[in-house]
Amino acid sequence: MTQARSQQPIPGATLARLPGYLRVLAELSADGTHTVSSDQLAHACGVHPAQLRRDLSSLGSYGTRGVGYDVDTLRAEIGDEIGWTHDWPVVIVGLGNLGSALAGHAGFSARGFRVVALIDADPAREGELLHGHRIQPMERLAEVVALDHPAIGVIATPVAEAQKVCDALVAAGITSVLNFAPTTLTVPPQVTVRTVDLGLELQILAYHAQVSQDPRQAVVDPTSGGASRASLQA
Ligand SMILES: NC(=O)c1ccc[n+]([C@@H]2O[C@H](COP(=O)([O-])OP(=O)(O)OC[C@H]3O[C@@H](n4cnc5c(N)ncnc54)[C@H](O)[C@@H]3O)[C@@H](O)[C@H]2O)c1
Repeated sequence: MTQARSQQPIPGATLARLPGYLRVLAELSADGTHTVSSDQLAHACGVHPAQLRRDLSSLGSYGTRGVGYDVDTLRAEIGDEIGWTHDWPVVIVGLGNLGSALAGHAGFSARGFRVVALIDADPAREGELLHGHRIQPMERLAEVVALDHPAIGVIATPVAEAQKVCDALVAAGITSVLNFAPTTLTVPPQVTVRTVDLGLELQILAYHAQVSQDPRQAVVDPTSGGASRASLQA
């Protein structure tokens, strides 16, 4: 059962869990499962059932008592609510090791993120065909944004260039930035930045590995609160 959607913004912690719910629901759907109880879904997602019910009720999805959730309906509701059923054009800036891999990553398009443009400052890369797109120079960024209307800018440049690139994306009209450079970016309030810091994730794992070897070293983990953490800057 679905009730009127809340107009409240989805809390950040809930938002961070929704991709996991969607992934499991997609697997259930692919297996031909039509309904799932909150306990089953929570178990498969690795969260507490009460947490899952709270998350889904904040989207207006309550399931049916004794039956559970309709898998495809819940998928559509979650995807629709957070915009993942839309087509999201993406521009990638920085086509080195990481940017090139991202440009060819099929998993993005499967989730509705379509790469529409590739930008790199290296003059030697200009015009290079990569995964169906010609790499364009930074000077063309504003033009590319005006033409292809990317909703999201991905930064895959060295740290030293990331703020400059971010400023250029924002000046061109981009308000959502996915930043892979391990640095904190400064943006105006209307711009959302998510920074994926793989080194940070490894450091967190290293801490847990250390504690599992010697539990006496356990301290309150200031980073606890979710299985997958990308730092939310805005
Ligand atoms: N490669 C990885 O596995 C990996 C993993 C985690 C994080 N990162 C981070 O991702 C970023 C990119 O890493 P990489 O290994 O792909 O680097 P890379 O050196 O292979 O590629 C960087 C690319 O950015 C371009 N570039 C530099 N300055 C630019 C500018 N001002 N405007 C536009 N393009 C510019 C370069 O020409 C180059 O093509 C780094 O910040 C790195 O720390 C990389």
